[in-house]
Amino acid sequence: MNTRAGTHPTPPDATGPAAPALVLADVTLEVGDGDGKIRALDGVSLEVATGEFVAVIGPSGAGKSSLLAVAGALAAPTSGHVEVLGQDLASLRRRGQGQLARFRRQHLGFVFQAGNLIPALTAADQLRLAHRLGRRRGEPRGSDPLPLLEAVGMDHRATHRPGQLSGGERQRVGIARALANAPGLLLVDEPTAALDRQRSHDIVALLAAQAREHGVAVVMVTHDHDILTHVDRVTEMVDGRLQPA
Ligand SMILES: Nc1ncnc2c1ncn2[C@@H]1O[C@H](COP(=O)(O)OP(=O)(O)OP(=O)(O)O)[C@@H](O)[C@H]1O
Repeated sequence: MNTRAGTHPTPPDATGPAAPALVLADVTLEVGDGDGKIRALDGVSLEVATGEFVAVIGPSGAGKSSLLAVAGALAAPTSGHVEVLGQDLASLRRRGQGQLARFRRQHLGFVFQAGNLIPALTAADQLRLAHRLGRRRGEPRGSDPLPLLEAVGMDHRATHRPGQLSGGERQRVGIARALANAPGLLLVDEPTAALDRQRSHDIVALLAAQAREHGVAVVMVTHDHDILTHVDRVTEMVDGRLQPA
């Protein structure tokens, strides 16, 4: 069953190794200013292959969300090189914030704690809006959100608004929405924070299936060590630096 709403932007090359979905090379990110300046990322290097599912663990304040922000083109690194799906983000940034935002909408998916859904929209409309905003040139206007909602087990709640859904259900809709434009890279921040053990496993199994079946690279920040059985690789962040866990 094809549960994707669009076409994968960088299909895995059957004849040779595909370019990594994410490359961070010696990335530093300084935040705050003056005496309060903090090095949130300190010489971070990471490569994530197409279809690979990587978890980033580490103590509070270690720099995990900063890593997602830099990988997701939401923050410009102070130094170092970031490449997403073969695209150098610094050169895209030089072409303007509009280019960067378009790239984000078209090629990246974000999943945050508790889904971050728009309160007034039904589950189906959350996906329709994401698709409309991230539509690539030449792509058809309309998109049927039901197959993706079905893939996350939420088609029976298509007409419900976030206030009518449980935490786990909202998270599922958030994942479906993040997949609405068939992203090559999915950035996920604490997806199980509001969920019980069984639902946490279900959500992370869903992410793993996206990686395996559709070649989506997934980088997931988590404090939840129970769910690490689903991922391909675990890396730990301590004081802004990455190390194998
Ligand atoms: N805008 C900012 N201004 C000042 N300091 C910041 C800013 N953003 C992050 N920091 C600091 O940078 C460091 C890394 O923060 P980050 O949010 O990336 O950590 P984290 O590992 O995601 O933490 P948590 O697990 O608590 O979410 C922390 O010391 C944080 O206080």
